[in-house]
Amino acid sequence: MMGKIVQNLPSAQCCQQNRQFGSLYQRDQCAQFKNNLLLFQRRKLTWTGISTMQLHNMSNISQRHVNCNASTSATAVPSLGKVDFLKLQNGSDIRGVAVDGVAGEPINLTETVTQAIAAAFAAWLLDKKRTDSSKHFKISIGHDSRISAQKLQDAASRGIAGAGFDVVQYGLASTPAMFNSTLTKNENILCPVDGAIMITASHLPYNRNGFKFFTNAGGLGKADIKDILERAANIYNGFTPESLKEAEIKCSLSISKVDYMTVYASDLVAAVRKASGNIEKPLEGFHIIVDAGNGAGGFFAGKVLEPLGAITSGSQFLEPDGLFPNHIPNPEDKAAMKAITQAVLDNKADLGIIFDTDVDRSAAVDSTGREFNRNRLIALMSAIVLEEHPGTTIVTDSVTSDGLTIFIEKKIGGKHHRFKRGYKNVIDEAIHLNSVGEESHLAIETSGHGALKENHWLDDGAYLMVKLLNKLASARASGQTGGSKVLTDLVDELQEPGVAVELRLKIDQNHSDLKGGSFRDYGEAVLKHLENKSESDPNLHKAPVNYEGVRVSGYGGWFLLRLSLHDPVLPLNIEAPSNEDAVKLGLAVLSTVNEFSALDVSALLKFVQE
Ligand SMILES: O=P(O)(O)OC[C@H]1O[C@H](O)[C@H](O)[C@@H](O)[C@@H]1O
Repeated sequence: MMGKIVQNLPSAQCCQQNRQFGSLYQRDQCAQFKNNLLLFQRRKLTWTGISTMQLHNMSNISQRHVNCNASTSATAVPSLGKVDFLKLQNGSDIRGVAVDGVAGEPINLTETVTQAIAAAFAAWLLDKKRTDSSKHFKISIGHDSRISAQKLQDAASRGIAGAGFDVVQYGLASTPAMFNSTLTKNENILCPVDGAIMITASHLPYNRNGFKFFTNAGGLGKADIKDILERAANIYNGFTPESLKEAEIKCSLSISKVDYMTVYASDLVAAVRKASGNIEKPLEGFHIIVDAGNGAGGFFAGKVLEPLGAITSGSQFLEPDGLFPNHIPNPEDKAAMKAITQAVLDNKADLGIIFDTDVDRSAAVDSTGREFNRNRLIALMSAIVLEEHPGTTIVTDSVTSDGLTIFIEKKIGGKHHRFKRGYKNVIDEAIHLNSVGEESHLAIETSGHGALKENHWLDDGAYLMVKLLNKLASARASGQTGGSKVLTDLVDELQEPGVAVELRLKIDQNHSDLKGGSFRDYGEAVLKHLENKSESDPNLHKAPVNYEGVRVSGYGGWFLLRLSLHDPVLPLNIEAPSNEDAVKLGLAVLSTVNEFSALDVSALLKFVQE
């Protein structure tokens, strides 16, 4: 399969005139032009209207000497400020501030830092894949719609090229597509690549950015990210004007550009066609609306749904805009869900689909405006997967409801393995269960992250939606009518709590009550105390199996208090049949955690008083 040429040459020519070393590390004078051009290219990509077939007939790779937008000189040395690389770690991702303008948030993800991180990934990869030293390594780079995407892509390219690897730039891309590029076997598009970098900060504000890394074994874990950041710190400290100049020259010789998203999208199209019994347009007559929140998911309307025959009018915020002017691209965000729900109702559509910025998370809305997100999305996906794999284990995060367990285990014949929060934790646990003989085909979080065994455990919001489309298409093929009702009916028996809240209790890291210890230790002490107190309360019962925090049932509902994966925060989830019951659970927590003066319990106090 082939994709479309994406070129960025005018920007390169423009920037060739600006080769003062300092400008690279301050402000790229061509940035405005590049951003405009990039937007234009992206819009063209989204709105081009060129069919997948036509694209297949076009050349797919462009390999030319491209300026990497570095402006180095051996005489001027940029002042490489001190950087605490390890502070950029966010679990299994790297995150930082890449754009100035938000008070109190100085840039720490500079171009030079990015160059060092990309070079460190290359070095890490070389160590991991040492088996074939004669091989020439390739790394693909893609990015979401953030305004800092272009400059970080250029800097990462210099880092990779400087390490002696080839760079394959995809431009606007989704996180799952980047992982997929390590698996795709097609030399015409330089695949598989040895490693992939996605430049994204998911749903975080416009000034942030970051990186996710992949090999064909999946996304890198926490320990690998730490290793890469330690290597990056050394590389950064060793940068000289000469080495930076050399990286720039190598970069101009080793970049190829591939329109991989066209390839990836046509794979999704092929999957739906196959599931429908090889019907060319299995979604003909369905009206499906996409809300991409101005992230990278706009391709799904034009390149997936339309080739399958669906009507997509009324789709919104498909155009990439890194300032996210409409709503946060996040299916967990209430305003975002409201926006897609309204669009479905206004357009009398059959289904609505919403993605986060980099398309590894998704949610849907049926024709009546009922949201398929959080527990309901998990229930729906479980029902679909259990039809295909009866009895299989569904691995979820820790904040899933008791109603979901009853649904999976009593209504649709599966096993619910409620594990920890964090998409990587959930996926790794499913892989682990399979390795010890417990069959699992789905790992999914309430956040909208989900991965299937059949899809290489790739954490892919677009693929989750493809599974829903398959269901619609096969229902249509078997003569059923009724739009998205076939999906709604699948989760009919899911018991919903009367009240479901998440309150996030902040730990003040500078508070004297921490006695110089870490917020993690402090949080653990709070949890231990809550566990002990709960055990002595006859109205409360500790969950017999629990992998994270303190989960307790009582008053017909449950609560879970745990440490956030990233922040100095103890998130508290409460679900109960009524507000009165939820308040009783809240009070049980409050009476215990109140003793910890560094914990901000105001949100909980407000909840129990309302
Ligand atoms: O622990 P929390 O602060 O609630 O954050 C937990 C969430 O963090 C990130 O967003 C991860 O991508 C999610 O997989 C995870 O669920």
